[in-house]
Amino acid sequence: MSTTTTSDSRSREKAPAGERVADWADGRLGIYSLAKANMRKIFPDHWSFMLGEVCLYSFIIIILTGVYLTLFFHPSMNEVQYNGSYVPLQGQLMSEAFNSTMHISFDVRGGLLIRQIHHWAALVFLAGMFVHMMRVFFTGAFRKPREVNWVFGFLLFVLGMFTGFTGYSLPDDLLSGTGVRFMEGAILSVPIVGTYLSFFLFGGEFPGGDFVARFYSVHILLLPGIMLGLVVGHLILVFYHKHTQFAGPGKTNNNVVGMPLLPVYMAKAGGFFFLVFGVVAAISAVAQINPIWAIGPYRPDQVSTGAQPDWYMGFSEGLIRVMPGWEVNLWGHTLVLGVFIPLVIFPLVLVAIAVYPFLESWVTGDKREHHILDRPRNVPTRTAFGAAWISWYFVLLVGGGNDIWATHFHLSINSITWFVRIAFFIVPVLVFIATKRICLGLQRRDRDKVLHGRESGIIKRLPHGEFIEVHEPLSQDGLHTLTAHEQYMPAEIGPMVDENGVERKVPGTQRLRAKFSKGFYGEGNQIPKPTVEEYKEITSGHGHH
Ligand code: HEM
Ligand code: HEM
Repeated sequence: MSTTTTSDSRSREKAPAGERVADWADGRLGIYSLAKANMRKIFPDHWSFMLGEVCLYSFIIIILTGVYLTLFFHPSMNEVQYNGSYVPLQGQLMSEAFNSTMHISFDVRGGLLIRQIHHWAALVFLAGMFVHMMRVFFTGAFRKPREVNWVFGFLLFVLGMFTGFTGYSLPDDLLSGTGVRFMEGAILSVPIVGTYLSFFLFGGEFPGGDFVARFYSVHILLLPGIMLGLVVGHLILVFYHKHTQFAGPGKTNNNVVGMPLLPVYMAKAGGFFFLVFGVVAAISAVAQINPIWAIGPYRPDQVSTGAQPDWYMGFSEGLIRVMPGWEVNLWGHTLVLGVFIPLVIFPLVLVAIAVYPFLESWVTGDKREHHILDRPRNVPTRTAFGAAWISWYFVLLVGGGNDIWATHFHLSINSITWFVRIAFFIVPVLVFIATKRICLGLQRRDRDKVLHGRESGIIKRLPHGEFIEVHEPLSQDGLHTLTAHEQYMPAEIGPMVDENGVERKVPGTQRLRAKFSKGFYGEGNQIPKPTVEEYKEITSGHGHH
C-alpha cells in the first residue's frame, strides 16, 4: 500500500509545471469549471460588435496612463514659481497643479506622450461609446432582456463625460479654468440654492484653493471606480444574455451562431487591444493635444480666445451660447433664465435617448425576448428618432463652436447663433421625416428584390422587339435575410362605445399609446413585407421577367 502511494506521488510530480499550477488554483478557486462553462461560449461575428471592444480597450489605456500620471501630478493649488525647462514661462506664478503638468510635459521621461495618450484615449473612449450606443440603438439590441444593460451603458456614457471634464480641468490652465468658471456660472443660476451649491463645491468663493484637489479625487477614484464596477457588470450581462445576432440562415431567437470565445475571440480580442493601443499611441505621438504651455495658467480675470471644451461636452456649451440672455427679477432676486434653461435642457437631451427603449416597449406592448437584431430600415420610426437625436446633438455642437465656425468660415457669429437657434427646433424634425422616407424607400427596394430579384443591369431584346432587364432571383439565404423581420400591427383601442351604446372610458395613456403605435406601425409607416403567396404567384411565371 505504501508503495502505491509513493508511485502515485511520483507520477504527480512528473506533471508539467503549468498543469500543477492550474491544479493548485483549481483546488482553491474552482477556475476549471468556471472556465469550462464560459470559455467555449459562442459569439456571433459582425464588424459593428467591435465597437464595444473599442470602448473597453480605450478605457484600459486610460487607466494605465492615468496611473502613470498620478505618479507626477500634484493636485494642489498652492502658488509656486515656474522654474522648469520651458523658457517662456520661467519665473511666472502658477498653481502647483499647472507646474506639475508642465513638469510631466517637459521633464518627465515619456511624460508628454503618456499625457497625450491619456487625453486622446479619453476622446476615443467617448466617441467609441457614442457610436457603440448608436449601434445598439439602431439595431434594437436594447430590447428585452437588455434594457438594464442599456441603462448601465448610458450611465457609463454620462459618467465618462464628467470624468473627462474633471480630468481636463486638473492642469488648471486658462482653457480648463474657463470651463470650470462656465460650470460655476451654470450652478449659480439654480434658483435659491445655486450660491450655496457653488460655495459647497469650491469650498468658498470661486476658484478658491480647493477645487483641483477635489476634482482630483473625483477624477481618479470616485468616477472611474463607479465606471469600473459598471463595466464589469455590463460585460457580465453581455455574457449572461448572450450576444445578439443579425438575422440569417440558421440563426434563430434561441441559438447563437458564431465562434467560441477561446481560442478564436480571445486571440482576436488580444490583437485588437494592441491595435487600438497602437493607433491611439500613434495619434498621440504626432497630433498635439492640450498644449497647456501655449495657453498659460488660469487666472479668473482672463479668458483665452477660441476656448472649446472637449467634443463630448460641446453640446452643453452650445445650449448656453445660443440661448438668449433672458433674466427676470423677482422680489429683489435675479433669475438668470439664459443660463438656467440650458442647464435644465442639458440632462433632457441625454435622458431623451436613455428612456427611448422603455417608451418603445410600452408602445409595442411586446414582452418577449429579442435576440435577433433589427435592420435599421425595418423600424423606420425608431431609426428616424435616432437620426433626429444625433442631428440635435450636432446642431448644439455647432453652437458650442460658434466662434470657431465664424473665424474659419468668415461668417458672422450672430448668424451662426441664429442658425443654431432655428435649427435646434427645425433640423431634428426634417431629419426625422427624411430618415423615415429613406427607410421606407429601402423597405420598398427590399420588397422588390424579394419579389422580382436583383436588377442585373443586363438588357435583353425579346423577339418581338421589347427590351427587358434581366432580374436575378435571390438565393434562399438572401430571401430569408430580407424577410425574417416581424411587422407589428398598431395597437387599437377598439370602439369607444360598448355593445349597449354606452360610452367606454379609455384612459388618456391608452389613447396616447394607440396614437404612438399608429405612428410606429400604422399605414404608411412600414411597407408590408411580401407574403409567401405573393412570392409564389410572381415566381410561378406571371409577370416575372
Ligand atoms: C465603458 C463603456 C462600454 C464598454 C466597455 C462596453 C462594452 C461592450 C461590449 C464589449 C459589448 C459586446 C460587444 C458589442 O456588442 O459591441 C457590449 C454590448 C452592449 N453594450 Fe456596451 N459598452 C460600453 C458602453 C455602452 C453604452 C454607452 C451603451 C448604451 C447606452 C451600451 C449598451 C450595450 C448593450 C445593450 C450591449 C448588448 C448588445 C448586444 O448583445 O447586441 N454599452 N458592450
Ligand atoms: C474614463 C476615465 C477617464 C477619462 C475620460 C480621463 C480623462 C482625462 C483628461 C481628458 C485629462 C486631461 C489631460 C491633459 O491634457 O492634461 C486627464 C487628466 C488626468 N487624469 Fe484622467 N481620465 C480618466 C481616468 C483616469 C484615471 C483612472 C486616472 C488615475 C488613476 C487618471 C489620472 C489623471 C491625472 C493624474 C490627470 C492630470 C494630469 C494631466 O492633466 O496630464 N485619469 N484625464
